Amino acid sequence: MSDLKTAALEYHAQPRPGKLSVELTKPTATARDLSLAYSPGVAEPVREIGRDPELAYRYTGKGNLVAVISDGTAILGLGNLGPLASKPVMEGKGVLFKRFAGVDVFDIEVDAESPQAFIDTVKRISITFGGINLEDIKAPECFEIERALIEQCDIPVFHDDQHGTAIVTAAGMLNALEIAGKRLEDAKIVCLGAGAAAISCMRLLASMGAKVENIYMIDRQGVVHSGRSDLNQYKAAFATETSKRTLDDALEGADVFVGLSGPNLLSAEGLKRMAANPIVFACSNPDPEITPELAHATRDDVIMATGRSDYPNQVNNVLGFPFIFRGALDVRARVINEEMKIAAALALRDLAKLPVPKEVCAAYNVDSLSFGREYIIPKPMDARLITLVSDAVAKAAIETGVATLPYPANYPLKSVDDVFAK
Ligand SMILES: NC(=O)C1=CN([C@@H]2O[C@H](COP(=O)(O)OP(=O)(O)OC[C@H]3O[C@@H](n4cnc5c(N)ncnc54)[C@H](OP(=O)(O)O)[C@@H]3O)[C@@H](O)[C@H]2O)C=CC1
Ligand SMILES: CC(=O)C(=O)O
Ligand SMILES: [Mg+2]
Repeated sequence: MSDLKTAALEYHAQPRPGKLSVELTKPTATARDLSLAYSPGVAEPVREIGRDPELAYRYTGKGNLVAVISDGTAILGLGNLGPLASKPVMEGKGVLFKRFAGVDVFDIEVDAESPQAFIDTVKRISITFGGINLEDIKAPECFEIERALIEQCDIPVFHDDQHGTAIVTAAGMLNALEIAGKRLEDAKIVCLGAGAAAISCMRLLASMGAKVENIYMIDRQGVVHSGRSDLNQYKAAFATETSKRTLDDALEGADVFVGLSGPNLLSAEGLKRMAANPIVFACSNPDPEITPELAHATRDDVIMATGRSDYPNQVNNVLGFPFIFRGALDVRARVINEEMKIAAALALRDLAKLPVPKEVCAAYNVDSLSFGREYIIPKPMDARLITLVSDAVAKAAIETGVATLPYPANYPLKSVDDVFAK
């Protein structure tokens, strides 16, 4: 077994199985404490919530609790391994929510026989939570599942592989293009993958200025073009009038490659076809479409990012979902709308241009980090993410009228320890 494999299995197994547990937030030392926590005292908040459901936010953990829910149909880039196999990833998302934004998580793996059964299950349990993070659900089913749940639930429902990925990709892309001396409006973009993450990333880039006719989306059948009759409605929105048919055709002269597909699908020969200063976001997890080693050995002008934490430029939705939900929960937003997503992307883009504190460099074992080819996007360990991204999201929710609480008194948060500060 490789070192990483052994270490990863050991990490998950020892000293106790899994990565999360439930913690108590109130005293339980005395009989009096127990009579408050449970019978008879617990009847009082029950009566209050029965009278006014909004009081669940005052008397229970609902307002800080997010469900991370999967059906296991697209686990990272590993494919459809079923709901139970998705549990380590869902627990992992819980770890990140808690570590970076103080959000409590129940991970829920649903064994659903159909998208409708999944929707019905999630809808029925949704009242427990302040928000729902859908995860690793394959396209095209994910689009209808998310749409239906947004419509049926009065709390934010957010498919992270779509929007979290799009927000972080857009932030990194704006910076990478600036460094390459290119404009989003002119960029020729190749997107390998036409699923949940790819469709949403291209939609967001298009809404921020990329031209749909400059985007070549590619699935297992090749280029998504207007002559194809096998496209679902989501892919069809990106069908271009073109004679290009293969990934290699599309890469000819391309400025940008975004990989949201699977491992080792971009070859050195393909990369050589791209324009000067090519931007390569090989975001498939755990194994990217091309390794940074091969990309840098092939071209010395490449601006390279992956979804992994062990290389520079980690374009991964970990930079988004903890802070986006933090901001949304703190103003009790009913939804996470486009304005909130764009606010998050711009906050991430701008943070990468600020001087990086010594503690962040130390966490990554480097002497310094500064805006440039090897640092186009903030690091997940940067404590300023909760300050800036959550603040931008909360403000956007207020400005667009989807917040039900005013700007919080403890904002902008200085750190995760500030979350429950009065
Ligand atoms: N870095 C990050 O933050 C994130 C990375 N990802 C990564 O993106 C990838 C896709 O995830 P997601 O969108 O959720 O999954 P989906 O199942 O929704 O989509 C997968 C897409 O990849 C395409 N694909 C797979 N293999 C190939 C191939 N050999 N050639 C061309 N296209 C291929 C599929 O094509 P077809 O439509 O023909 O089946 C499909 O369009 C995963 O590797 C995942 O780890 C996802 C979210 C976040
Ligand atoms: C990062 C992530 O959500 C994924 O690869 O699916
Ligand atoms: Mg995912």
